[in-house]
This record gives sequence, structure tokens and C-alpha cells, in this order.
Amino acid sequence: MSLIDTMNDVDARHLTKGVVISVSGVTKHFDSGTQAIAGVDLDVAQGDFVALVGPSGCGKSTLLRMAAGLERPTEGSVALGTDSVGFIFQEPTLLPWRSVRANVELSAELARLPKAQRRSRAQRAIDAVGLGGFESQLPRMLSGGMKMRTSLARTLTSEPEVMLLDEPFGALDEMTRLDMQTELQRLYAERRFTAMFITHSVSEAVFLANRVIVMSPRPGRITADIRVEFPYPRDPDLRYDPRFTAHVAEISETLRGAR
Ligand SMILES: Nc1ncnc2c1ncn2[C@@H]1O[C@H](COP(=O)(O)OP(=O)(O)OP(=O)(O)O)[C@@H](O)[C@H]1O
Repeated sequence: MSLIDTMNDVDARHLTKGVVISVSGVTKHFDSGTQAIAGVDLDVAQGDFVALVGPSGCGKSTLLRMAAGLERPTEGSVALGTDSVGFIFQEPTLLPWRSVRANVELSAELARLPKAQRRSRAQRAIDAVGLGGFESQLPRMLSGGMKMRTSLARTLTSEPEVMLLDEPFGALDEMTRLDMQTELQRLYAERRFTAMFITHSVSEAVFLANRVIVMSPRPGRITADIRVEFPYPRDPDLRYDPRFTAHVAEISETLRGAR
């Protein structure tokens, strides 16, 4: 049982086989009086890439934060079947005085891995995100996309079974964002972690996920759960495929209907 399950008073041994994140009958009221979430049930299977889309303020981040154990549900339960979890937020939050390599090694340092293993894992992650050659640069010398790559590499270094990503590419320019989407799904194709990914972009959701969850306006409920069956790794040109645009249209329509 992980620390997070302990915090949520849920025993992970009660999870259905193959389910890594289980949200059951969850409602969330904040002390301010805001009700963020209403009656959400969601099981995420091991190896699923789930994208959450919904109008601003519908409780997507709250749901993700509950999965991370950072918030408790008011009613219902949230269980996580592992304590091997990586987070990525919109802001890369790098330590400004540390080089790319030292930032990427941080998660392995915190996990107290021996130095040689730290080095080799960090280098593998740096190469995987295309930052080879930039190891000794400081964050202030990096573009927004490179900072996000560094943040992604830092998370990959701890080889998490579950990745929780809250609009990680929201602040990037369009071209960098498309590149990062391609990189992330390539890494997913190789490593098959379980992912929960928040985005405002329907096309980003369809390109990355094998399952798109659509939420209603606050208090957020699940209004649709749509399977996206394209095999991984996905080619950037998939975005021009009529089946891809049909998915985007269907989800956009559901979002409009949910307002
Ligand atoms: N700690 C908190 N205290 C009080 N209210 C909160 C807190 N965190 C979030 N909220 C409120 O709960 C609602 C849901 O917020 P949340 O950030 O989960 O939505 P979201 O769907 O992620 O929004 P966005 O897409 O704009 O990022 C909002 O009305 C927000 O103001």
C-alpha cells in the first residue's frame, strides 16, 4: 500500500486487477464553498494513457491532485496502486543554479540511487528527450521547450509507473508543443507507463491518449469516455487522417453539448 493510499484511507489491495488509479463516487467541496467535482467514477488501467478535457474550472486539476494524494475527496475514494509516480506541471520548476544534468539527476538523488546509476539513468533520459549536448547548460540559457524537456527527463529518470501531467505543454508555442506531443507519445510507446494528462487542446488529447475523458462545467462530472484506437508510436501526420479529425469533431461536439 502506498503512502498516497494511506492518506486517502483506501487500501490499494482492493483495487480491481489491472487498475492503477481508481476514483469512486468522488465529490469535492472546498472550504470556500466551491464544489469542484460531483460524483466522479473513473478506473484507469495499467498502461492506459487517459486525457482529461473540460471547460476551465471544471475540476480537472482537482481530480489529478486527488489522484496524487495532494487533496482528499469530500466523499468517495481515490486509490493509487503504486507509489512510483511522476508529476509534470505547466511550469517546469527547475532549480536555476543547477545544470540540465544536475536538475535531471535530482529525482534519482532524492530516491537515493547510487551515483553511477543516477548518472546513467539521467543520461538515458536526457538522450530520450533530445537534450544530448546541453547537459551543462543552466536553465536560464534554455528555451521554454528545452526547459520542459529537462523537466520531462527529470521525471523519466525515476522511471515512474504512473505519470500525472497537468497541462504540461500549455505554455509552449505551437511548433514546440507539437514536437513535445510527438516525443511524449514515443516515450509512452517505449515505456508504457500509465498516464493521466490534462489539456485544453482536443487535438492534443486525441494525438496522445488511448482514452479521452470529457468533463462537464463545474461541478465536474464525466460526460463522455471515448476510446482512441490508433496504435503507438503515432506518426505526426496522423493529425491529417480523416479518422483523427472525426475524433476531434466528436469530442469537441461533446464538449459543446456539456456546457
Ligand atoms: N484550494 C482551493 N480552494 C478553493 N477553491 C479551489 C481550490 N482549488 C481549486 N478551487 C476551485 O475549484 C474549481 C476547480 O478548479 P480546478 O483547478 O480543479 O479546475 P480546472 O478544470 O483544472 O481548471 P483550468 O482548466 O482552468 O485549469 C475552481 O472553481 C477553482 O477556483
